[in-house]
Amino acid sequence: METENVKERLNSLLQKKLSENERKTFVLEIQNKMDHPMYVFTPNGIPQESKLATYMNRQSTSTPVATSITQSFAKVAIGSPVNSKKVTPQSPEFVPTNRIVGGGNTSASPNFFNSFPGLSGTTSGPGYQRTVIDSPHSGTVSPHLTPQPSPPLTINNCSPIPHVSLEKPIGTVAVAAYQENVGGTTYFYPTSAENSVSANDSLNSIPGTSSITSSYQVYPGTPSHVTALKSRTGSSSFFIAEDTRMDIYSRNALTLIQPDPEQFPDLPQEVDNYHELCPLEPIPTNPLQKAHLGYQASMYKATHVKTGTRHCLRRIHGFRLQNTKCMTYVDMWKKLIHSNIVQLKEVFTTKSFGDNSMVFVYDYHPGSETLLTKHFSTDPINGYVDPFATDPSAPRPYSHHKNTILRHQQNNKLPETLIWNYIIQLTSALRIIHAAGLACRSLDPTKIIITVGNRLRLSCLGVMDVIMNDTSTASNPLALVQHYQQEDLTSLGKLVLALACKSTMAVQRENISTAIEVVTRTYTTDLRNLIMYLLSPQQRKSVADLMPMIGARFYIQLDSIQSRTDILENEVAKEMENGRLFRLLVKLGSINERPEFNMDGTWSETGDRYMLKLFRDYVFHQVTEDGRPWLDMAHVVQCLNKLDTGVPEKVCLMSRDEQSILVVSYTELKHCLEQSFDEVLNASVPTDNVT
Ligand SMILES: Nc1ncnc2c1ncn2[C@@H]1O[C@H](COP(=O)(O)OP(=O)(O)OP(=O)(O)O)[C@@H](O)[C@H]1O
Repeated sequence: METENVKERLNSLLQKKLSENERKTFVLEIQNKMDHPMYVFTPNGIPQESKLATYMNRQSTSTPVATSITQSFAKVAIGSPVNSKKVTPQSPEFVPTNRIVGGGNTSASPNFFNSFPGLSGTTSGPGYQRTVIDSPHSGTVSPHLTPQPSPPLTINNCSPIPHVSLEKPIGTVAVAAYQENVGGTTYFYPTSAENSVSANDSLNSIPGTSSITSSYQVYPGTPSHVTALKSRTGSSSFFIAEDTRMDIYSRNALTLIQPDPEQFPDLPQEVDNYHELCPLEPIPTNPLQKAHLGYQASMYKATHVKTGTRHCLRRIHGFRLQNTKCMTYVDMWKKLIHSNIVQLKEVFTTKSFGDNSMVFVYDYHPGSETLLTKHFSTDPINGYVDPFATDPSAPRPYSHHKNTILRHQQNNKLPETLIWNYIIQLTSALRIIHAAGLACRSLDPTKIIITVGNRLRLSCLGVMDVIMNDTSTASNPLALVQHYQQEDLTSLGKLVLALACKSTMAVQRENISTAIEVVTRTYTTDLRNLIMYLLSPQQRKSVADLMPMIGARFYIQLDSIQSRTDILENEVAKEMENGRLFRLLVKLGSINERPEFNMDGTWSETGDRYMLKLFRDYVFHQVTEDGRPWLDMAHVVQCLNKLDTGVPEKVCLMSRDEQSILVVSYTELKHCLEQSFDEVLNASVPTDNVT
């Protein structure tokens, strides 16, 4: 009867919507008369045979103190003190440090009573008895036994979950609180000095400023400058952007792809230090199919046996190296690192393919396609028609043919900004190649690869130097290199002309004047002048001369790259948070529900692990009053973030039989997690891949 009475009072108190004023003076007065006859209680009120007792009895220095709900709540009150008595630090009782206390200090943390109404929905049943464990550490309490409104999780213009705590981390806070007893009810409140010290500590965390920092790590939302950029590219989310995700997925899949052994029975298992060969193009079978100066060539993706990194192997079939002088150039190429070139890693000869092959090893860039297939694909399904090839034999007057080309080109032309973008990237690569005393010698649409974001890379560097071996045998190698550098610039002029006309035939001698005319009509004079300069045979050209022609377009390129960097950095920031939480979940998952540990079948259900189990329920398994799952990502993220940092804030956990409520700080939970995971880790089979 008495028990029913107290239960009803507790329910009505907890359900009650309190005004600010009531909150200040709210007093929980529940008499200590609720002992359940079924349980034998220890002096701290915990049934000895309960899992809770295993937590309380564990060897820990910071064990929270358990009291029956009647003992504990009867003492907790917020209101004006009458009699004062100093409470020692680390008091076992609940001390609401951030509450409004007599003098009017305002709380900066979630209010215990505000967030408590859900509790009432789970407190039914005859013989009801709850035990409350109070962590000895001071801190705010945020019991969420049933759903509470989630913290805001909006991406833009709003911080998702930052809880601002004025408290010092546990261990550094000396809890000084006053305690009063009024008519059997004990009142606790912190000294104002303590509060101000804590707050000031936080305020001082940013030198010279008066700001308060979050007590735990949290993703603060998309920065506004990125929001503006992203509105052009798509919606925001707490996970990586869809286009970037798909892009990375497909590149990962390509990196991991393996060939069907039945389709490629002749592929060697291992070539020098590489295995897992996978052809990147059909292997040429026709000996007349010559790619590099009379030699057949084929490309493979391969994995380095020692490092496991993927590389791109360019194999020159049936090639015998006559002398090794050209290796000087190989060494020079190997040193060249630039964002617009595919770096040469090494060169070796091999008989693994059943012939004498020369293999050039490069970085592998999954998902690349050549500039030829991107813009000049002769594949009829792409609908590409070369304007210069439209019925060239037709007996039409020249002007008619030219008009057809113009019409076609105007309908299909590449945006000029894209062409300048390519020019900037290619000249950037040529600049460092020429500065290193080398020449590209393969500035051809088939030897330039393009990846996401219109990134160009020169993909066949060093091959000509080895195959031709002419620079090492020449009487004046320097003059020869300079000659090849001039050829590079002419090749660049042809490439730009081809892109502007969307035709590789535009650069044929008989088409050049028509092609230049087409460019003059459809693009700016600057582009035309650049092409004319590069194709002029008389003058000695240099990449440096191209810079003023590019002019302010450098700034456009720089702006676009920096904007992309901002967007990607924000993606990293999100995934950094997700990665951190993932690691935390791995720890929790390794502990929760572990069926057995060191021959102990109850390990995951007892001691520190019991607390973690209840916390897991609290984070993931909450239900609404009518028993439906309550899923709220913001709640999950907030709880995990607080656990990760181990903030002093308290949380109310409920046993599954709803007979015990545990008020425990995140500091304590973090301690439980670390202790328990260390136990698992120490007993585990050693690998390099833990944590
Ligand atoms: N470093 C690289 N990483 C990934 N893929 C590459 C790399 N270099 C080239 N590729 C891809 O390999 C394929 C073959 O490249 P290759 O340079 O042989 O072009 P190609 O058009 O076949 O020229 P050729 O007719 O002269 O052989 C192309 O699809 C290209 O995108």
